[in-house]
Amino acid sequence: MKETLLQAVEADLFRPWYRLRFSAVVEDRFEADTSARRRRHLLIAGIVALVIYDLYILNDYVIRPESMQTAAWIRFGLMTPAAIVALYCVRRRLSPAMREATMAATLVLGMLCSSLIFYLSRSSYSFLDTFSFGLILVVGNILFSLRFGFALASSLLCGVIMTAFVVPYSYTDSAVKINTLVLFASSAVFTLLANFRLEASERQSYLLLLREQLRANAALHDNQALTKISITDPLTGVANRRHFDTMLELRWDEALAGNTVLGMLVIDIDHFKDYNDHYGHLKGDACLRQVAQEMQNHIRNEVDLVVRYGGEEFVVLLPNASVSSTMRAAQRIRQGIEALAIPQAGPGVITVSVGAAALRPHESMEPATLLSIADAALFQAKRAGRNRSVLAPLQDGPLPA
Ligand SMILES: Nc1nc2c(ncn2[C@@H]2O[C@H](COP(=O)(O)OP(=O)(O)OP(=O)(O)O)[C@@H](O)[C@H]2O)c(=O)[nH]1
Repeated sequence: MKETLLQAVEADLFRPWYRLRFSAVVEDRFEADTSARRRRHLLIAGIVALVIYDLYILNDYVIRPESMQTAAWIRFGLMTPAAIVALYCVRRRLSPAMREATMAATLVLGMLCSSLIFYLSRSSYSFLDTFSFGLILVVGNILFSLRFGFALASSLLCGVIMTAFVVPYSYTDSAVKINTLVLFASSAVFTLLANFRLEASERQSYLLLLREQLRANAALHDNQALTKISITDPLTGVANRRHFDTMLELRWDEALAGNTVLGMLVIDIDHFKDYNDHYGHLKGDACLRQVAQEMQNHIRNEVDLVVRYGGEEFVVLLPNASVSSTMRAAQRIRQGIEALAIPQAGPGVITVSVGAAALRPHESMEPATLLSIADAALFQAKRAGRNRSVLAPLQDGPLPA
């Protein structure tokens, strides 16, 4: 899935310059990543635009004192409530298209209101207002930065509305009307070009950032996979000896710092040579996997560690243990493996011998001490007839049970 997204991002980076939208999968991600920020931007920009729009009442007062009341009604009775409803809707998580359409429609309504105020005024200065019509385009195309399709549509609609009011207006001569139309058209072209550039660069920066993010995630994922491979025994899937060496040091230091007991089991399959010779190496491998899995079933997940120490010998590391819990783990594992009932070469089934040790580390000891006393206990278990667990003699006096 991530691979597909990365490929789609890379393909989108080379899309034709005139295509703003991304492929569907990237467009969805773009919306998901940017919609909250865009909503916030539109809300703030919308409020600023509305406040300034309303402040133009002062302009009305200067230019057309005779129709102040009409202007006030249009600004405060029509435009302001409509804009507030629109902003409220934008805040309520509209779909991307509805969000842009709502803002574009508000803008067109602003144009309609301004044209009405202008048209209903008989003041000889009213035509001056036409020079500020271009500001509406600045608001939509630059301040709101409407998505280009919506910017284009709203600019065209505003142009039509403005023309429909300016052309038949009888209190202004043709020169002013032509000037107004030319000024508006050129404002539309400039602001639309700027709008296109803004959206194009916003989208391009987003793509580059997303590509870096996805690449970094992929690299992290590969690293984690490599780390897992480097600490895992490929045959059985349990930890390998390299990981054991690291973890033994770590757990030893933790036990030393926390004054806790560290337990260890050294487990060896009995007469495995006979099994191998009789069934062959492949069956021997399968047996090793089964035995390792069974060990995993009897330990505390995320706490204890099963390790393939080498050949048919395993080690289990038991942090925060006690003598009795170490011995109980040894018995559970030994009995569990016997219960697998894997037929041995001769009579009977596959069994294991276990050497168990548990001690409270102190500064004078090395971590290897624990391993060597557990190993010595394993030797005892083998000597005593196999298929049994032997606990190493207690180190440095009695340990808590
Ligand atoms: N199939 C398989 N066999 C292995 C692997 N590693 C070690 N062995 C075999 O494990 C056997 C170990 O035999 P020994 O060390 O003689 O011990 P044992 O026969 O288990 O006898 P005791 O430990 O004394 O009970 C040998 O036959 C090795 O070839 C492995 O990765 N796969």
